Amino acid sequence: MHERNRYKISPNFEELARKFPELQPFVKINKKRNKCFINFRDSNALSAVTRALLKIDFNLHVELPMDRLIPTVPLRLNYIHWLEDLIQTTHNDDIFGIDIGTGASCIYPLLAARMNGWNFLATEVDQRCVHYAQKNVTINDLDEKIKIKMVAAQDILCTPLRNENRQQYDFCMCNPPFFIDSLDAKGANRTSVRPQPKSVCTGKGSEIIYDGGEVEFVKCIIEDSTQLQSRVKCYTSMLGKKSSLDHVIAILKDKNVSTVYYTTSIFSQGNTARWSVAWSFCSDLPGNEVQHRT
Ligand SMILES: C[S@@+](CC[C@H](N)C(=O)[O-])C[C@H]1O[C@@H](n2cnc3c(N)ncnc32)[C@H](O)[C@@H]1O
Repeated sequence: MHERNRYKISPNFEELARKFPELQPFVKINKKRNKCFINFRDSNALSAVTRALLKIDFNLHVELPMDRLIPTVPLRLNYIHWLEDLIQTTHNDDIFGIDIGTGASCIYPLLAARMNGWNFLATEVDQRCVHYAQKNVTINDLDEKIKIKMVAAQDILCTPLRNENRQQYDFCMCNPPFFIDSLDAKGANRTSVRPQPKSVCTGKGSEIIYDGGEVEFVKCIIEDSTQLQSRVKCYTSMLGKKSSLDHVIAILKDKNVSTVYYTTSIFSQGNTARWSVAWSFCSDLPGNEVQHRT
């Protein structure tokens, strides 16, 4: 967990439920340990916790369809704090980022806009996700900061940026569809290096599955980045499997982006670990000193 992550200490669910009554039915008591707990494998409970944390801690009212991915807030917050370190800024209204595959929640842009005043172009391929993402932006009065753009599946970064007037973006971020196929999504390919997550995954189809998995998706971002170069100052992605990191770094080298800087970081929360990778074609990236050169 990032040192600035406010959930380094687990939230007090009993207290949270007092402030957000919809959470009440999901707060259970472990009598032996005299402790409250939530069953994160229950999608209704996960949805209630996510909405409660976003509302109480960030004043964000978010609608989450039950047939789309329900994000966990602490893990998403880690990525934002890591980005803050990378671009060496927190609150700054002049920062413009891109969220590739924002999901129905639109969680990264909403959190970063609310916390840091950052602006976003958020892309999404799924019509239902686009509908909810737009709704979530509007009900939180963030239309001036977050633009939602529907894109086609083969369009990752170059095409979505084609008609945009902005000359340079500070970063792009992505939590890519992570499974290779439906068997992978059901856990058939799960290995001991990636233990079963504690929370339920409600994501469906193209939301979580991409032909070739997350490595192939990030490869597309890398390919687009070689064309876009410094139009985006810092390209980043989260990865769900440790093995993907080596593949992605190999692709970066293979694409001959030898002057690119990369950095890796582990976001972990309970049983869930995530890895991150960043690369840049700009030599003046503020966070360079914390990075490794390829
Ligand atoms: C794992 S989900 C992440 C959702 C959200 N960012 C989060 O962290 O909860 C990946 C998202 O990428 C979207 N997606 C898939 N292909 C895409 C593409 N080519 N461009 C934009 N979004 C895409 C999916 O529909 C899905 O919503």
